[in-house]
Amino acid sequence: MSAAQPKTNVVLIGMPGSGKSTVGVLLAKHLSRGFVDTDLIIQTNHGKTLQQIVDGAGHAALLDAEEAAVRSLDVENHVVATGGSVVYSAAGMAHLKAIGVLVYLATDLATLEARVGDYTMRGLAKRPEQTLADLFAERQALYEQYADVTVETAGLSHDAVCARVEAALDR
Ligand SMILES: Nc1ncnc2c1ncn2[C@@H]1O[C@H](COP(=O)(O)OP(=O)(O)O)[C@@H](O)[C@H]1O
Ligand SMILES: O=C(O)C1=C[C@@H](OP(=O)(O)O)[C@@H](O)[C@H](O)C1
Ligand SMILES: [Mg+2]
Repeated sequence: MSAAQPKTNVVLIGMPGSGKSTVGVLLAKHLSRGFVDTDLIIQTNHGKTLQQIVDGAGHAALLDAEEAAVRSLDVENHVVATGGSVVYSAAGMAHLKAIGVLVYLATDLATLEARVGDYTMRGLAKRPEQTLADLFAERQALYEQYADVTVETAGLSHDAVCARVEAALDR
């Protein structure tokens, strides 16, 4: 893909539980676009769940798989749901920035914990001892750094978040 390609994609970034996958589908329908979830590309590439990749090869292997999946993205007019760990890859983020508008679904920790519940089998890219709170602290600045647009999601339904994203993109 050439670097000159227009930014026709909407790319959702944020913590696990921020709504990238579920709101992303709704947004794609509203905007008449395609939808792709990079977590599913990783699973297709490896024939494994994300948790199986972490259990078998470690969380660094999942980050490598995610970077490869993201860098191979070649879509136009899509909503792209990323995994929460995507912001650890500078190369992956550079590619996403080149092909899309980056929308950060900002969500406070208590809301994330309530939505995600048991995160231990979610295939998170984390060291075994790290909690969701640790990831939140480590990543918040990265999400903010890369975001073109930020939408707060706490207290909003899926549809309301979707509407907020659409409104923010129209500005
Ligand atoms: N705005 C929201 N209000 C209520 N629940 C939500 C909201 N956004 C996401 N969720 C819930 O949180 C969980 C994780 O959502 P998901 O879209 O998979 O997040 P992500 O892809 O960012 O990890 C799901 O159960 C989903 O229904
Ligand atoms: O935040 C993370 O470390 C991850 C979140 C997951 O996606 P969601 O953000 O969609 O839950 C998935 O990409 C991967 O297991 C790593
Ligand atoms: Mg997701």
